Formats: sequence, structure tokens, C-alpha cells
Amino acid sequence: MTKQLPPLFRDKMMDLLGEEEFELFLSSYDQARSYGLRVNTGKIAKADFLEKSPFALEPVPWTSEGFYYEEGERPGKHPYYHAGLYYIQEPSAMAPAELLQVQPGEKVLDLCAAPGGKSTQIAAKLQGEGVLVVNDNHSDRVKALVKNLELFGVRNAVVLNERPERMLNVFQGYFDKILIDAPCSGEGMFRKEEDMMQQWERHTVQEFAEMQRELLGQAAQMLAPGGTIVYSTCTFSPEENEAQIAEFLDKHPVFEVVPVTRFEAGHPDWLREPWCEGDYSPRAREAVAGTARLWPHRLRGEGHYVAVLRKGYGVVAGMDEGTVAGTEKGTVADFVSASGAGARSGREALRGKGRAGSDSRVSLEPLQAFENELLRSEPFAELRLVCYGEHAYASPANLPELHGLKVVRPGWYIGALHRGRFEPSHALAMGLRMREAKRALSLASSDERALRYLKGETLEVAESEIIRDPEVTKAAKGYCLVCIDEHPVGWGKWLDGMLKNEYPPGWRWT
Ligand SMILES: C[S@@+](CC[C@H](N)C(=O)[O-])C[C@H]1O[C@@H](n2cnc3c(N)ncnc32)[C@H](O)[C@@H]1O
Repeated sequence: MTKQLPPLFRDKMMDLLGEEEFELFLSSYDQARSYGLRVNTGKIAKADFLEKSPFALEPVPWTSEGFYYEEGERPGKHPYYHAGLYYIQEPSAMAPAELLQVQPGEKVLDLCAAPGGKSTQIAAKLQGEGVLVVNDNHSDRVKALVKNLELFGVRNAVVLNERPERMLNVFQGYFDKILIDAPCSGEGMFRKEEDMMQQWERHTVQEFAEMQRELLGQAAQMLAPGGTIVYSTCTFSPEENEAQIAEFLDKHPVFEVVPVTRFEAGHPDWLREPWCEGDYSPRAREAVAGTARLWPHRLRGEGHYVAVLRKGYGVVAGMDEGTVAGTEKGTVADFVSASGAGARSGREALRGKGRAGSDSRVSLEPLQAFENELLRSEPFAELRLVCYGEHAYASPANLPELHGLKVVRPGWYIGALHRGRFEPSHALAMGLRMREAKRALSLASSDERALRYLKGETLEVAESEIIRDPEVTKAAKGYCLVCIDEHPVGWGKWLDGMLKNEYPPGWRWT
């Protein structure tokens, strides 16, 4: 594979690393890559997963929930994948969200989030408390992001499809933590995805560097004083890594680097011609040594770069922290948010207008009837119910007003209210625990019906198999939460010994 590396890339790495280190680096391209999965601790405790894991797992040293699995295993082809018990993720890619040190209750932004690997990691750390705003400016990639958050059963996420400059007014100084998993030239992925090599050219490095500069400046404005930004790339070029951080520190003296000691150090010595300009301050040069490099020849993972930046509280006289760009007018604004000034809380919010600019009213009764019949707990209690047309969402509390932004999901999608009926969403099923449903069916993963359910088939299910509390729910007939080994995978409708399959076509086992 070393022969396929772009010659310009080889020459550059040789210049940066020096002959001896370069040989080691080069040899990594002829070694097997590592495979990883990360346990969804939002759904299952790590110890419980390890007890039932069908895979031989070995811990990834830098991520508490991360594990290596062996080549040849197919974790994407197991019912537990469909239950959202883990995310398949390249081991080095688990480092940035871990370094963000997210705590339950925080307000977190994942600025370049699709397809959502790191968003799901952050969500698990929030444990359903606080706010997770995830954004990606690519509309097609956002679809995968939504699906992964739903699969993970995330209840407190808002999904945006925005250009970050349009988010600045709304989120000025709002977030405690921001992850910028920046678009980059992808040099660190050459071993994993060979076609990235064909796309690589010297000028792409410069193009990405320009985007990264903007993203860093925008994130700085949306971060609260005392907050943390983690900046990461999966590339080696110093233009996209150390140079970005050095330039950022010189423009934003209120920020400092929090040193990462777990990995190899960043390279101040690479801030030089012909790769980078040389005129950074001594403070900035020194600080980039505290950023981190994950090298494929030094650990079991692909190439990554990570910097942890903390925003101080001080105001430095004469320094421009950047002005807020105005938001554009006349863009999508038909999202009704019940948050922000004047909003009514919880259930009240849903009684409001169905859609901005329209006076249609959505009756809550069918949802209430569904809750009474099917839900044991109050899963929406800490959230605000909002309606977008006929679609009901449970939105995290304390969100600023989102008018004018392209909101793909204002929160946890609960279901559709139309023609006097409530149809629960697949996302609702995935976000529930089995104990929260008054009517459930738990199939063993070894039961052939588990796979047949995931393939969309109708199942024969005896009335005695429908789990219900006879004091509360006597009837077996109607919606029931279908689980595999007690982990929800979707809805079914039981009647007279048959379970009608409500598993969505786009999610089915193929
Ligand atoms: C490295 S990928 C993110 C991977 C993701 N964090 C994960 O772990 O699954 C970078 C993403 O940034 C998005 N992107 C590129 N430019 C952007 C911008 N200006 N604002 C927001 N997202 C952007 C791309 O569409 C791409 O999905």
C-alpha cells in the first residue's frame, strides 16, 4: 500500500518526520488496521454489555467505553446493533469526544457532526441531562446523523443543518463545551479508506485550512467563558493542525491550550516554511506542544490530531474577539419552538399553535391517551413538548429561540398526531427503556423471531408473551414495545396471536 501513497504526501511526511521516524510511519501502511466499537452507556451499563457481548473485546486505552474487536467479526450484523447498544467507530476517532470531558447537564455543541459518531459519544456522556446541539452543513449527511441519534435513543438533542455563521446570534456565549471535528484533507484515513488518497492534493490542504480557521473563530463566539473547545482532525498536515491552533491563540488571547499528555505531543517545530508561516508568538508556539498527535505507528488506531482549548473569563483590552455576523433574512422559519421568551413549559407548550404563521390547533388528546395506555414513566417530564405541523417533539428545556435556523429535529421525535390518532415514532421506541412501557414483548436474541422482526415480518406471538401489569394494562391488544433481550428495537401491534410489524422499512435487516 505504501506505493499508492501520493508522492507529494510522502515527501512532505519525510521532511516533517525525518528519515528514521518516517520509515516507522511508512511501515504502518502495511500493517492491519484496528476495528472498534463503543458501548452506548446511555442504554446499557458497560459491565452489563460485557457480560452479554457476543464479541471478543479488548479495551481501547483512551476511551472508557471503547473496545477493539477482531477483524472478521461483524458487529453491524447483530440484533444488539439494531437495539443501539453500541456504535462502530475507528478507535482513534473516540479520543476527541473523550477529551471534551462532558458532564451530565451541560450544554454541548457538535459543530461538524455528521454522521454522528462523536455526537452519540457525547450523548451517552450527557446521560439525557442538559442540551446537545448537533449541526452539519451538508443536508444529505444530516440524514445519517438523525438516524444514528435515533438508534442511540438520544432524548435531548437538537439537529441543525446550518452554516455556522448563521448560528452565532442565537448561540452567542451559550455552550459549555464545543466539539469541532473539522472537515480536513483526511491524510490519517489513507489506510482505512484508500480512495481518500486519490482525492488528496496539496491544494486541498489549503482549502481545508481556510474552512477550519473560520470554524474555530465561530466556535469561540458560541462558547461561554470558562468553556472548552476540542478541535480535532484526521489529518497530519501542520497547516490544518498546529498552525490552526497557533493562529487561533494569537487572535484569541482569552484562550489557552489544556495540555493533553495521553498521546504524542504536537509539533511547534513544524510551524515553519514551506508548510506554515513562521510568525507566531512564543506563547502560541509553546502552547501547541500541549496538543496531541495520534500516530498509526505509535498506537492501535488511525492518524488524528486533537487540541483542547479553554476560554478564560478575562477581557483583554484592545483585542477583538470578533463581531457577530448578521443572520440572513427570509430563510426557513416555520419551526415552532416552545422554548425561549414567553414559552409555556412541558405539556402546555403542545397546546399552542401547530405551525408558525398558521392558526391550526393540534389536539393533544390522542397523545395523552397513548401515554396513559402505554407509558409507565413520564419520559417527557423534563422536556418541552412542541409541535411542528402534525409532528410532536420533546425538546430540551432552556434552549434559546431557534427561529430562522434550519432545524431538522427540534428534539426527540415523539410521533404524529393526525385525524384524531397518535402514531408513535420509531425514535420514541428507541429512546424508551423496556421498563417504561406498560405493554412489551421481549424476544431472546437467539429466538428466530428476533431477526424476522428486524426484517419486517409479521410474527406469531402468544398472548401470554405480551408483558403487562394486569393491574394497569389488562389488554394485550394494541401497540407494544418490541425488545430483544429487553432492549427496545421498535413497535408492533398485537391482535389475536399475531404481531403486526411496525419496524420502519429504511431500518430493516437486509
Ligand atoms: C470529519 S467529518 C465529521 C465526522 C463526525 N464528527 C463523526 O464523528 O461522525 C466533518 C463534517 O463537517 C461537515 N462540514 C464541512 N464544513 C462544514 C461547515 N462549515 N459547517 C458545518 N459542518 C461542516 C461535513 O459535512 C462533514 O460531515
